[in-house]
Amino acid sequence: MVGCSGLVVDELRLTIDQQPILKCISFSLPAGSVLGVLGPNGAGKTSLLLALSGQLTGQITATTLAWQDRPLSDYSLNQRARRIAVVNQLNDAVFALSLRQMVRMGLLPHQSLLGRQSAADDERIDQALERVGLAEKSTRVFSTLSGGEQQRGLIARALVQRAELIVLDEPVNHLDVYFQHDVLALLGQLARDTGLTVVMSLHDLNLSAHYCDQLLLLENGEQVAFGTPDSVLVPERLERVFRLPCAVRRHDDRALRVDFSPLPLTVQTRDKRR
Ligand SMILES: Nc1ncnc2c1ncn2[C@@H]1O[C@H](COP(=O)(O)OP(=O)(O)OP(=O)(O)O)[C@@H](O)[C@H]1O
Repeated sequence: MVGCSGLVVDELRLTIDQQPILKCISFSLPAGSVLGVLGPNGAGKTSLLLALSGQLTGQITATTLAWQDRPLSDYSLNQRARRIAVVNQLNDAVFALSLRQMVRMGLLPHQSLLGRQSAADDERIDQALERVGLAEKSTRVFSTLSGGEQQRGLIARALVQRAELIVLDEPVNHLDVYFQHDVLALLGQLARDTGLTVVMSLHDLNLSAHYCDQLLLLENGEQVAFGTPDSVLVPERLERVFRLPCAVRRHDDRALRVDFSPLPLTVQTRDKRR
């Protein structure tokens, strides 16, 4: 899985119904890194993830949009499906499957129509379930798993897929604090151990500071900043983008800690009345 050049994005633009949704996004991410995409509601995070995972090819223009030195548009659908795993919102069809059946879907890009599942495929599924700590739950109906277990199941599917790049839209949404850390730690560990490249949108700036190597901050479809958490999470910038007073501190030489102050009650009350 270890690659050399990773993801390169240069002057990416997305227009829908003549409205600019993404305006000149440029960054590059080495393989094996974890990127957090940040920004307020409507900033363009999901749109960017869709563009990067090849789900919006008709509507985007870019000077460069390449994975592993090759333009994304040069990959066939099947080649893309093998290399890039997408963890979007869950759909109902997936919920009716057992965990094992859902994870098995990761094999699809590697199988011909008449192809049979081999013992090696079974072993790959077992290993993936083991890796995400769900070996004991493989026969459970997917919908009966907890939110954190479902997220880890989707990551297991990406492992079975042998994806090089995994794109996740708010992977810790709706998870409790433990599973937020559990899922993000797992993704970070996979990046370090296997060279998996992770691109995900996050709303929690503290989690992003702790678990991401690089951050991309968007606002109104524009790139506000890209770089390490230290360089992106600057109080003045965060105050402007998120419209709240903000302090950034460092905890015991570890990750940064971002604290937003609540709005004064009078302002909240006035806004609600509008
Ligand atoms: N298919 C579409 N047609 C029209 N506008 C769209 C479409 N998809 C996205 N948009 C608009 O593009 C902007 C960015 O949306 P997007 O969902 O990418 O933001 P986001 O940062 O993921 O937001 P959130 O944090 O609320 O999920 C929004 O103004 C949204 O209304």
